[in-house]
Amino acid sequence: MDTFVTVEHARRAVLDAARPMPEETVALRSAVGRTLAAPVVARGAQPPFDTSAMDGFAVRRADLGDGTGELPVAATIHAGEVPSPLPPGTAVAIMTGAPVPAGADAVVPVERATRTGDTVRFHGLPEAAAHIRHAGEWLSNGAQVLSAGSLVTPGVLGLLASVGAATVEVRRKPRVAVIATGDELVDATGTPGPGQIRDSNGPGLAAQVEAAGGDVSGPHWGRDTAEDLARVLDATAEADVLVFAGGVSMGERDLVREALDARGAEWAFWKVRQRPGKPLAFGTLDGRPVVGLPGNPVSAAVCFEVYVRPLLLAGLGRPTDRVTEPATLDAPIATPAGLHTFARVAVRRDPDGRLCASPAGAQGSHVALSLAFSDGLAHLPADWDDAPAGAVVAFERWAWW
Ligand SMILES: Nc1nc2c(c(=O)[nH]1)N[C@H]1C(S)=C(S)[C@@H](COP(=O)(O)OP(=O)(O)OC[C@H]3O[C@@H](n4cnc5c(N)ncnc54)[C@H](O)[C@@H]3O)O[C@H]1N2
Ligand code: MOO
Repeated sequence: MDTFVTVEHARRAVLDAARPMPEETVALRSAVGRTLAAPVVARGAQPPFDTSAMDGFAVRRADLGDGTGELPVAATIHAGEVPSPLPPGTAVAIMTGAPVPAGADAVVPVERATRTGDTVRFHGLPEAAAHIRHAGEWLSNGAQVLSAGSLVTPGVLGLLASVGAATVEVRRKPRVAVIATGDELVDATGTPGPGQIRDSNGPGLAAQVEAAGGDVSGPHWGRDTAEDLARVLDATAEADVLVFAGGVSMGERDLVREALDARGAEWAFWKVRQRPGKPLAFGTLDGRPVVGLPGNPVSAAVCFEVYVRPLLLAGLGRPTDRVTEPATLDAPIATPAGLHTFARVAVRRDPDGRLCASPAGAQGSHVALSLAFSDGLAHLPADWDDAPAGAVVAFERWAWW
């Protein structure tokens, strides 16, 4: 096992352990938030037929002379109807979305015509093909619409519906066991006794799993004993990924790594040159990724976003690149030389449109306020020994929406 690795090393090791989730088929309506396992091909062209883009009159331009004459109105075509061919020397009233009749080569909007009874007078000659959306104009039958690895957003869902994807091949959601450890913990809805605190990592990490596209098992609790951690490992045998929080540091009752060793876990690293989250442990148990997040709530949440979210995305076939933008620090942030600092910052635009970042309160790894009030992380590289006001940092927005 590598000990005390860099952030880059740790990130690579985590992504290397990602396993592709199996495919499953879901109904269209259930596909939102899921990731496509296969490319989607259009069943039929879009638009499927020549269609009017305006409420107006379908005409044959040759019938209009200089464009200011009159034509009899032969029929009205509504959306959903099937029109007869346009009789020569006539116009037909046509509604937006209705099929354009054979023979028509332009649509004149109602605003550019005056209808009196069964005749219509035009105010000018339309351009060729004006306001006609041609069959297959933006999608031809059989064309690939979406690639594997695409996230099904509400916008994508509408597109899937329009191209006839009644069911969708998606990656199964990774089942992620969240295990909060510590004898001091009581349920978040409970009242802590002397020496006890409410479990905040369990609910917080469970929410992070769901926001990253996973299915949560738990949160489970493990007491600080080998026996109880063994019990939890048995209870989480079905999970694709195990996420422990707490019990990974140097304390006498930091037993998570030992409990996993007893089951034959293989460790990729323990300790990362970062703050918060230095004691982060990562490995595999029977081929399943196992993460030992440090127990301090800020460390646990930040390490989840930096390492576990990309691990889950990689299993889904989604991109894992970090998206950062430059931001100028409004105030100095302490950063120890040799450790990459993930500072929680709030951002705003200054009058010149520059992105400016301020520390979101105290940066201690136990001060959960900084998670709640930040927009994301400012990366302060390990070779910096200070981050003064005015320094330009890489800002990474929280991706948990
Ligand atoms: N001698 C050393 N001590 C510590 C070191 C070190 O290098 N040498 N590292 C410190 C750092 S940094 C961190 S981070 C913590 C991580 O410790 P553990 O992962 O073993 O976590 P615990 O000791 O179990 O808990 C730490 C802290 O967090 C609170 N906690 C734990 N679980 C929860 C929860 N589910 N909800 C809310 N709060 C939780 C716990 O009560 C502790 O206060 O170790 C340092 N020590
Ligand atoms: O590395 Mo620990 O996560 O700062 O508190």
